[in-house]
Amino acid sequence: MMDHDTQWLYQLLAEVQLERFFLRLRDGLNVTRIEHLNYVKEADLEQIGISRPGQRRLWEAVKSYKTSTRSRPWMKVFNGRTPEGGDQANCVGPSQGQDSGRALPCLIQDSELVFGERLGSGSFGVVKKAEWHTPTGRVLPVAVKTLRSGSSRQVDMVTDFLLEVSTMQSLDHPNIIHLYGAVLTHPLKMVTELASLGSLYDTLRLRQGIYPLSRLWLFSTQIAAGMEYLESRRFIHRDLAARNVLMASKELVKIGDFGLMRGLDHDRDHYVMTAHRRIPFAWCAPESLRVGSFLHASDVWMFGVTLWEMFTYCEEPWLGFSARQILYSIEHGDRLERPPDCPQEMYSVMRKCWACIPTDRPTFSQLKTIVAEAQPMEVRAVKDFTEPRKLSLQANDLVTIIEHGLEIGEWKGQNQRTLSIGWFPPSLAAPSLTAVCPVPSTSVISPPVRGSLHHTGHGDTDPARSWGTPERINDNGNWGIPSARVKTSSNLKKMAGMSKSLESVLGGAQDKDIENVAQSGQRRQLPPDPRRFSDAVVNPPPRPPPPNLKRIKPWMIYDRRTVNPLAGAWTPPPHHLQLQFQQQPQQQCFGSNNLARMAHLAKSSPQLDDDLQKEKDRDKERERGKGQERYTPQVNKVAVIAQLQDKVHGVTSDEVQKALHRNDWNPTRAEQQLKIDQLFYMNQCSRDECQKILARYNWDLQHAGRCLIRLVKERDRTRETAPERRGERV
Ligand SMILES: Nc1ncnc2c1ncn2[C@@H]1O[C@H](COP(=O)(O)OP(=O)(O)OP(=O)(O)O)[C@@H](O)[C@H]1O
Repeated sequence: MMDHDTQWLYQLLAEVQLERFFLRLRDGLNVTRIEHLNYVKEADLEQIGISRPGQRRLWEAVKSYKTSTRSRPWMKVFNGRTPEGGDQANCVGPSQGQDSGRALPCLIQDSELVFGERLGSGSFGVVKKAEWHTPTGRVLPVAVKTLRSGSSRQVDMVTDFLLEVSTMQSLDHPNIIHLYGAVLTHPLKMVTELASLGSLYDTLRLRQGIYPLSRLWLFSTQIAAGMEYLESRRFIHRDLAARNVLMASKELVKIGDFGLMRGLDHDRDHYVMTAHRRIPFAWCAPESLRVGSFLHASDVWMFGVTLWEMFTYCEEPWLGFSARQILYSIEHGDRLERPPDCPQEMYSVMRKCWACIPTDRPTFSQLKTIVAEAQPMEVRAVKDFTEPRKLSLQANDLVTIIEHGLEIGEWKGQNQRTLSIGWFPPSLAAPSLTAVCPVPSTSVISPPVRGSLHHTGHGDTDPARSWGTPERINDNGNWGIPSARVKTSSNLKKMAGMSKSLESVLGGAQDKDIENVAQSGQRRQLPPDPRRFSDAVVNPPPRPPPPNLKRIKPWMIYDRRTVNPLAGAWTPPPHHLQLQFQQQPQQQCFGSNNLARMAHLAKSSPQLDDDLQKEKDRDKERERGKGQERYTPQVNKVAVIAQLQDKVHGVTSDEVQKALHRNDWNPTRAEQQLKIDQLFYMNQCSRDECQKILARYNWDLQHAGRCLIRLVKERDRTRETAPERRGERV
């Protein structure tokens, strides 16, 4: 009856004359490994008949057993040491060190769980919905994460899994997923509170732009609150991202997934990765990318990226960039650009989180207030308003304001009733009584005081303050990386539209891939790593390769403003961006400033220099051409071109001119044609179909684009189920 694996238990019990309880412990309480005893409570032992003195003897025996087997990785987890070796010995989670007397999580029997549908899967294994029939007779909806078995990394995975259980057991906050307990039979299971609406990532990807912005702000306050709690407990999460934010209800989110979380000793303020571990590099702060250092401030940076994800409906940050390219860009002042639907106040919060120097970033306790104060302004429509390509309003509609200010004649907002986003005259807006933000009490809202709501741009704007320079990047940096964890199929699906794991993107193949895509103009085949992790040692990366056009273009391919990501074709940036760069060389935003990037990188790239020169020559010609109006002298051509460039993101002035020329300088028709072209470049449907979709969406390119992406997804799904229909158009 005694198997080899549980001999240790029998011996341990025999030493203290408790061997008669062997079967009850092994089969009744499912104790098959020494660390399972960490979860056994006094009541459990009483239940199987071990008396108080017997229990005391048992704990003594367990203690000496642990001392004699300290070298086991299993043991390290519960001895307060992390399994990553090196200096982690002094990274003690609060639950393990000073709080060792804390109540351990409930030991749950397999038989108490009734499993339901699969919720998802991660690196540990599958997560399923279940009902937990508690010993007290209650039935609780739960999520059960089951550790996958059979992996070659089983010991590491078990250790990580138990570390997560052990960490979670000490957490108690309304914005943190609650751990109910663990099942210690094989395979190990973790039982947590169920977030019935799944991950925020999945929700936002699904809704694609049709989501109340005011709720995104609310979620931001909740995530900040959860993170403040972790900060106050000296925990560093290290994996904050929309995929790890779970929705308990429509209006409540909780932080989940603590697989990478580490606690800090009181005498240390940071954690340094020394072993080969995966990190979600697109979310990482420069200090983490550079030397593997994680502080509370690194979580703050990740919080900024999580906000950015939320307001882009979970687009991929730094899409197409490798870790070292991201680091290079960040250190040269680039930041993720402001998402089109992001209220200006919230982007200002993101920029604060992205200060290059960690101490320049706010703490989470400061962020709680900062985010609360950044609540987007809400106004109420005073009357009905309908105009082509404008935000339609009915009297009394509440509008969440995205863009406002003295200098702009129209405001951009989201109609809370229809969730549409668009521009409208500010004279239609009256203060909303429900808005928390103070708004003037006059019937026509007076624009906010200039400056007070402007971006503070706390991203690093001063080259002298940058956190390292490319010159300091070590060419011999160790990015030689073991293979990434194998991801599950659900994660592969999540990967659509996302970047590669670190080792694959750093490899030569990746660069080739990108070049091929750039050259062929094909839709990019996206790589299978949903969470942008790598087993990277986060050592200083080698100096980025000297920029040249071939390497740069792929970076630009994924510029959301200037390029259609599906088409993979690069479109030169609008002319006005060049001016922006010349004026503010250190305030580039990824995605918004290709010409600036070109100029910046052209220093060492003759080919790029050529392109830049051509663009400048074209500007000069345009300048010379001013005043020689051939078509409609009464119309200010330059102004019309600029207006159209504003209306159709990503088009060059040349393209606009051509479109105007082809349409007899009728701006409306030219605009429509440019939009059809933009949609058509996605290579997914004919021009006629593009025109129909655009017309259906009131010529709103953004919405039409999303509709097309939805159609493409549906088509792909249909193809999966009906291969014979392959080849059909959208
Ligand atoms: N408590 C929960 N309630 C509802 N759904 C959950 C819960 N926990 C996890 N899920 C779902 O299961 C998926 C996988 O979760 P899990 O934490 O295992 O993986 P992950 O965060 O994607 O990856 P990893 O474990 O590698 O960090 C999540 O994306 C989410 O959709």
